[in-house]
Amino acid sequence: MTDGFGARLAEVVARRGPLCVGIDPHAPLLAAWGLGDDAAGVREFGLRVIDAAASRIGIVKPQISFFERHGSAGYAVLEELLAAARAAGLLVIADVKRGDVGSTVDAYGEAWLTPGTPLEADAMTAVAYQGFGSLDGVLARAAAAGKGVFVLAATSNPESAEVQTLRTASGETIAARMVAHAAEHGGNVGVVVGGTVELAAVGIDPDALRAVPVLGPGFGVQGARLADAPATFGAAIGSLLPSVSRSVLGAGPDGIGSAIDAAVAEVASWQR
Ligand SMILES: O=c1ccn([C@@H]2O[C@H](COP(=O)(O)O)[C@@H](O)[C@H]2O)c(=O)[nH]1
Repeated sequence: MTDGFGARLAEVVARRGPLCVGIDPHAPLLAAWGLGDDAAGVREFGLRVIDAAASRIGIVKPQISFFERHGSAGYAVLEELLAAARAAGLLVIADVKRGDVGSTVDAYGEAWLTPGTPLEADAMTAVAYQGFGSLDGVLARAAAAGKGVFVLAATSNPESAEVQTLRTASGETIAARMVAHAAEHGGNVGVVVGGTVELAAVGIDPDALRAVPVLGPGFGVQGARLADAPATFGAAIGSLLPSVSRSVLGAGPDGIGSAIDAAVAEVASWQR
């Protein structure tokens, strides 16, 4: 029987810690790394990040937009990097934020979560703006393959409150509703909650987050501090997978290892 994603994730976190490093080849970062803003530059950047990550952490998160900028060549590089990350023993969360009518989003699940496909990852991010039920097919597909899905709940960007703090007919916020739906999946479906978010302001009870993996971007350049995460997430700190991209990638090819080490040390100091 295939292990569930929650169990696979717990095993990685126990062995390598919860820190997730983004593979975000922004154009300015490529320039700072002395690489071209093209598919070859993105490939070199990605391979170096994977190399630095492999001996230090357990989870990486490629951001698809920075590959899509380079068209089919970017996708070919992403396929290579996904395979390289897997071969290095890293768990890969594809940050693709997919959502659509169910029959269409299911095809996204097929692309990203099916063993043996060119874009296979361990988990993908998804958006339930079309209703949580629109993700049923992809969640079933993920469960069958031991893969994970992280559904946006309370995102790290300052504009998010306009939508995510709206209240449903039963009085909970949309963000809290996403958490409640994810919790129905026994730890195999996670949510995205930014490190910049004040949980009370978005109507999320930290206790509710204890039942789900929480992918937490927003640390570093977006303003959240890893040191503040225990206060921000409270009882849910044990669920958090803090994610950092530019704050470590900005250290450059020679500094990224030390930057990841510093983030790992910060996270290890938490009482989880
Ligand atoms: O709420 C969200 C969801 C996803 N992201 C993604 O995480 C990284 C953050 O990058 P930094 O350089 O650490 O700011 C990026 O890929 C975003 O698309 C997010 O920021 N917030």
